[in-house]
Amino acid sequence: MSVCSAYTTQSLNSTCSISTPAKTHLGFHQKQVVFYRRSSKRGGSGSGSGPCVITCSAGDSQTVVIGLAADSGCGKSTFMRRLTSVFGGAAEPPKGGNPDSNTLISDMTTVICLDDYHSLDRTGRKEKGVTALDPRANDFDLMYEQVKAIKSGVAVDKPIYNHVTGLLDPPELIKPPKILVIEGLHPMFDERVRDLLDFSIYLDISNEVKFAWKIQRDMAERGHSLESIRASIEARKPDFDAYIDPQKKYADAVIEVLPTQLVPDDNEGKVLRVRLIMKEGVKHFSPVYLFDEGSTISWIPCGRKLTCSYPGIKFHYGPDTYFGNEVSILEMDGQFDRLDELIYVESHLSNISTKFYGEVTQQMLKHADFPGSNNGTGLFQTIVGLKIRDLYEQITSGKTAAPLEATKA
Ligand SMILES: Nc1ncnc2c1ncn2[C@@H]1O[C@H](COP(=O)(O)OP(=O)(O)OP(=O)(O)O)[C@@H](O)[C@H]1O
Ligand SMILES: O=C(CO)[C@H](O)[C@H](O)COP(=O)(O)O
Repeated sequence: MSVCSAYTTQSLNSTCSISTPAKTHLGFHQKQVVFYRRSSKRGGSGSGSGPCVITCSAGDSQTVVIGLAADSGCGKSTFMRRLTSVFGGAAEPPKGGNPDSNTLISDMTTVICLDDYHSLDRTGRKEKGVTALDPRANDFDLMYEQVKAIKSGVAVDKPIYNHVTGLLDPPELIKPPKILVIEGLHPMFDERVRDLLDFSIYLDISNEVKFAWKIQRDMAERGHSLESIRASIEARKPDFDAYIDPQKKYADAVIEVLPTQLVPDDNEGKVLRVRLIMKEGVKHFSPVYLFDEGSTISWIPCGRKLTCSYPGIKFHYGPDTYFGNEVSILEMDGQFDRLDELIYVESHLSNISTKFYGEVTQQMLKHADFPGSNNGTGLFQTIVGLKIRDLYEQITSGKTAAPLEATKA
């Protein structure tokens, strides 16, 4: 049976036509490959055997590709929820699809989880004695082919790794969105995939904080023991150090999460010191700054306009180098007592790519229940979300310079 018969023009897009070419040039590993183009380049119609080409004339917008790398349990999902909220609309799994799909789709964005490119399922990894972090457990050729196809306006049948069963499920159709986010362990590992990214982010959670978050989630919410959490972190560490952590040198922005320096010897992981490390010279991205671009500034905003209980809040901003690259670093140590007062901090930040005065504060208040909303993780994730919106708008409108943020009150 032709793959085409599984799709109707109506189910895809009213401006699409379906055809089966004699030959496909996409070297996918799966037998049943479905892809479609936005602009009509291939002719032909009707169905037959072999892959199916769906040709669409709808729109000529391009897909902007964003990479988000982090270890498991390091806040990728929370970050994704903040990011998709900036673009508006709820992000949901594909309608009528596999209930265990890892994909989230909203009007503007599609977030795919790179776990779907595991080439070995749970049993396969166990038999071969490799972790999911090991490149040998992942299919980078397929990842590259499919991200490249989506970026150029072609839909793909992407595999699904089922975290409930530990098996690879039948694929799901991913149509080219306006913004594709590839999140997971390895978005910057393979040079070919890396080169497809318009912007990349690495969430760098220090071991102490990772441990504290894991305890909070896996012990409190999933009933794991302290020892099993420790053992799982230890077992992943060699591969994490070898294959995941080195990707941060390629990232355009790194959100580094460390224990606070405001409380001596703190190891609770509740108060955090968070650093937003922003590469200089990245196309369509101009780093955020505090007060005066390029200066080195320490700021304790606590006082008449910002309520701070112990241990207070401290900001730092300045130029630096990171893996040999020039960067600007904005740092926040401590946590907010009253989120509505964040407007005071926001009004001292520049280049935050807001569309109106107070947009950062509004976003933070909207998601006050998300983890990290009272500290630099939530603040910097929100700002990076706004910078990505700005980057998207610049790329699609063909501009190069970042527009100014909303006028300050
Ligand atoms: N900014 C934060 N502050 C405090 N805790 C956090 C923060 N971000 C995440 N966490 C904790 O880490 C847990 C995992 O977060 P999240 O689900 O966003 O991570 P993830 O990287 O998507 O995880 P996984 O890959 O395992 O699904 C949350 O349940 C929460 O306990
Ligand atoms: O690192 C991971 C996700 O980021 C997971 O450990 C990996 O995907 C394997 O999943 P599972 O433990 O459900 O088999």
